[in-house]
Amino acid sequence: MPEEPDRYRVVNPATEEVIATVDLADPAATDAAIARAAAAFEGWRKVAPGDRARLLRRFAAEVDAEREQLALLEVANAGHTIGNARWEAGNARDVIEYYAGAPERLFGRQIPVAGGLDVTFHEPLGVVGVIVPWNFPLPIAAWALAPALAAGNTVIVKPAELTPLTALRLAELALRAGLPEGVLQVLPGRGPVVGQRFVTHPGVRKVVFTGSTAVGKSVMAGCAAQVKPVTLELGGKSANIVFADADLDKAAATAPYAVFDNAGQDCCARSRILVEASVYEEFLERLERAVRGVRVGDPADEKTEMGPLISAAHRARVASYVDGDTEVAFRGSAPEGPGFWYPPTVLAPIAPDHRAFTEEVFGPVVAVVPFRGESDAVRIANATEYGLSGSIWTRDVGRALRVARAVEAGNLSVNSHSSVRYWTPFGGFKQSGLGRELGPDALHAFTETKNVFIATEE
Ligand SMILES: NC(=O)C1=CN([C@@H]2O[C@H](COP(=O)(O)OP(=O)(O)OC[C@H]3O[C@@H](n4cnc5c(N)ncnc54)[C@H](O)[C@@H]3O)[C@@H](O)[C@H]2O)C=CC1
Ligand SMILES: O=C(O)/C=C/C=C(\O)C(=O)O
Repeated sequence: MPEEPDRYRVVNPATEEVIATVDLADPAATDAAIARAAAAFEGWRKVAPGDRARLLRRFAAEVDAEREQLALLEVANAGHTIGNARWEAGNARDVIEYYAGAPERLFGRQIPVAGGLDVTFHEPLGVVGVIVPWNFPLPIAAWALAPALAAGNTVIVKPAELTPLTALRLAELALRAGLPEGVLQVLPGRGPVVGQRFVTHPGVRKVVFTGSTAVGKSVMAGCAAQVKPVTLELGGKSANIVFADADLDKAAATAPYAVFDNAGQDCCARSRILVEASVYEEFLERLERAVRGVRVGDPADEKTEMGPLISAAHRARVASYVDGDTEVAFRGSAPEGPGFWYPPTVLAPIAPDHRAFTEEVFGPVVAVVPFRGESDAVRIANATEYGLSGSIWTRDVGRALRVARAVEAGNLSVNSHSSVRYWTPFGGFKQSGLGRELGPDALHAFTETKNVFIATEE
């Protein structure tokens, strides 16, 4: 008797209703997808650069035409607020359009040598496996697939079990745009089945992984067996550093959004607020007003600022960091349910070795601590295994630059909480990851440099 297929019931985290059922690939289906991608690679790499660019522009146009539907799908599948979901769909469109300019500009070099001509080429790698988490299903898929396709690779995206719907739609839009069969596939499946096969199958030539640091380490270790390149975007515990000379009104008013955006399920979340001791109490008062004002509720409502967590299991994990009310300074509100709600929560004072201060919570929980002077701020900011993002609030430009250079993180912003711009590099120091996505740097993560010497001497 054939085995029952592995099916996944996709749930709306704001209502707990099942909104779709998705078949999950088994190892045989994964191998078949890899074979299709390998066959498609031979044709795709030979598509003339201008034609590849035109196809990617058409793909971006299809995403653009479907932006609102993609956003609504993400509201239902991931519980993202409609405002955020619109930004994410627009970001996916922008990223594909940005890299559509690349095939015609992927220049090699001509290097002066004796006795001949020396030229370099940027060759595509082959089949790229992209493992995507549930927190930003659409942008994170686009950040990898767009540069990979532009450089001439074929791509298989494995979305997270919880959030496959927008990625599946993206694959349909690629076909509608005219991308040949097999060039971009989306294969829902379990991490240890499909994701792991990307790691072990010799036909997959690169793995891009975004997710937990623990799984990222195992992906990297597995890829080492074949010296397979990896790009890793992992966890974070970013610091939001507020100096006494900062615009305190603005710093306090924006701090909640820097950590509670996407209900804190963001690897760039500024989940530690470091405040100069002389303005600590004053800052906390302003922060309390801002946190109590965060509108938590129906993500489809235009006025909502924070939606639910992704699942009941994840809510239990987030709650485990707040073990009683001892450290809770104040909280915002959240609906009762159904839905996986958790209120914005501020912890202060908190011991430096408390789990909520040292580990990635990935929920709407922030810890606030005082610091004394610049070097103390840098010491606390760097006292973590992570190094992804962070903010520095000060009116002193010299200090802003000194601190930005000293903080061990890949993406810092001054008097702002911005982390992601598709034309600038994004990625982490230390255990927050390896390699860079976005911007021009990402293209080279999907190519090998080939050097060719042509003898010209008789
Ligand atoms: N850097 C980030 O943006 C993210 C960080 N996380 C962190 O990880 C925690 C746990 O979340 P999870 O969803 O369990 O993350 P996860 O790391 O288990 O899942 C991320 C992706 O990896 C896949 N995966 C799982 N096991 C795999 C394996 N053995 N081989 C290959 N792929 C595998 C999953 O199916 C999913 O597509 C979160 O609470 C958060 O702290 C989670 C998601 C994204
Ligand atoms: O802040 C954003 O818009 C996106 C952040 C990216 C991640 O959370 C990630 O790479 O996982």
